[in-house]
Order: sequence, then C-alpha cells, then structure tokens
Amino acid sequence: MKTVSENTCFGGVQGVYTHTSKSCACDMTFGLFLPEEATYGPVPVLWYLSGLTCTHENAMVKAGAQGWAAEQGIALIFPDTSPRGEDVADDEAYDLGKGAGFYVNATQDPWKRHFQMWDYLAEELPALVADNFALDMERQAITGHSMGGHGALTLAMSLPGRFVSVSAFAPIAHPTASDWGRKQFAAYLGADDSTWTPHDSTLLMRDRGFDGPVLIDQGADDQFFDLLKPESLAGAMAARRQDGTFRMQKGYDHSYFFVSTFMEDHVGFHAEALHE
Ligand SMILES: N[C@@H](CCC(=O)N[C@@H](CS)C(=O)NCC(=O)O)C(=O)O
Repeated sequence: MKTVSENTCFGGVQGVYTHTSKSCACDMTFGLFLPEEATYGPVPVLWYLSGLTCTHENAMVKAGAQGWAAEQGIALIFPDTSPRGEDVADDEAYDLGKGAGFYVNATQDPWKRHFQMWDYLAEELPALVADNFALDMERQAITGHSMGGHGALTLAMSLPGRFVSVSAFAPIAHPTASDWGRKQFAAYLGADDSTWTPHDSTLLMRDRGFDGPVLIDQGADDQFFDLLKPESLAGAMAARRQDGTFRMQKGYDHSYFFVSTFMEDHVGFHAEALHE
C-alpha cells in the first residue's frame, strides 16, 4: 500500500492510499479519514460508497462528513466505484464501465477480469484497512449515495452481522426494474436475471431485511427519481416492518448539496449504533 496524501483535517487525518488489488487486478485508490481518537486505539468505521461517475474523491471533498465523524470519533472510508487503468474495459456511457461498477462481481466478458467490486468491498479492502490502520472491525456501519446507496444496502443485507447499521442517500432502490440496473446487470452478470436478484435492495428487503436500524433519505425533487424507485424500497420496508426511517426531503435534488445537508444526521445515526 502506498500513501498518496495525508492532510490534517478536523484534528484527524484525511488520507488517500493506493494498493494493488487482487480482486480487481489493477491498482485501486481509496480515501480514509481517521479521527484523532485513532491515535490512542482502534475506532469504529463508517463506509461511504459513491455513485455513478464518482471516484474515491467526490464524497471525500463534497459530502462534508469528516467534521461529524471527528466529533463522533469514527473513521470514514471512501472506496472507488470501479476498477481503473488503461487495460480496464469501459463503455462510452457514463453509467457502464469505469465509474459504474455497481458493486457486483462481473461474470461476463469484457468485464469479468477487473470488475469484481463485490469481492473488493466485502473482503479485500476490509482486510487491507484492518491490517494497516487503527480500526475496530467489530464495529462497522455503511452508507452510500445513489449507486453507492444500492451497494451499501445490498452489502448490509447480504452480510448479516457485518454492519450494525445501514443508511443511504437517494439509493438506486430497485435496479432489476430500472434502466439504472437492468442495463448494467445484463452486461456484468448476463441475461439470466436470477443472478440479478441478490443485488436488488427492494427484493432483499422483502426477503430478509436488515437486523439493525435503517435510514433512507430521498430528495423529492431528485432528477433521477424515476430511475431510483424509492417507492419500491419504502413499500418493502413497510411490508417487512423493518426497523427504520424513510424520509422524503422536500425540494432536494440528487446532488451533493442534498447529501451534505443530511450528512450530520447520517453520521449521528450510525454513531448511535456504533457506540452502543
Ligand atoms: N452527472 C451524471 C449523472 C450521474 C450523477 O449524478 N452521479 C451522481 C451519483 S449517481 C454523482 O455523485 N455525481 C458526481 C458528483 O456530483 O460529484 C450525468 O452525466 O448525467
């Protein structure tokens, strides 16, 4: 692992690191914020998964999460959204290929060689950060925005016991019924849509739910509302009687102005579960 940069931030350190990823067969970059408390011992972890077109950097510079995480003594991890590099397959569209890994393990050519984002986030990156930083991996929570909200929800519901709480900002909530999902799952996972269902938050919520608190924020003026399908997830949460809160935020769109507005609430929500 190599250090790209380390900046003092809210009394802690905002770092950027690269490493050679086995799962993705390329070099990967991530951001990690460590609060001052990490100098004295392991701290709880909040993962933040980003949306379409993002790298590790968007949320790190625009979500305004570090100040709240510092206040709560929590580390933040900002992974990238896809494999990177010249030999990595890509597509002209912004919503397929680089910047659009959709947090799945691709089984189809030309994607499968590098697009193994599920394994990268479920196994490889947690092991790497656990080895290199003062993190308490018994206390992890996860959040994300848009495609990253989809990733956060699907990882949390598929890995019972891993995360104590999950939240999402405007998640892609029902990808098997949306053009933000069907196109990418067909490309990465193939035409057999039975391989898609484990990656759909609405279906996972209907089938198993999450053993812990859930918080969802959705902007009512989100320009991608019809692609996100928040109503499907809200319905599944109600049908499941999921412990959780779904908030429709009047006037907010899909941007980081929306994410940063509610970041304090999300960090506070996770802190309550992580510090229990
Ligand atoms: N801007 C894209 C849409 C993708 C988009 O809005 N991405 C969101 C996540 S789904 C994002 O976070 N973009 C990067 C940013 O705002 O920094 C477009 O070409 O239509």
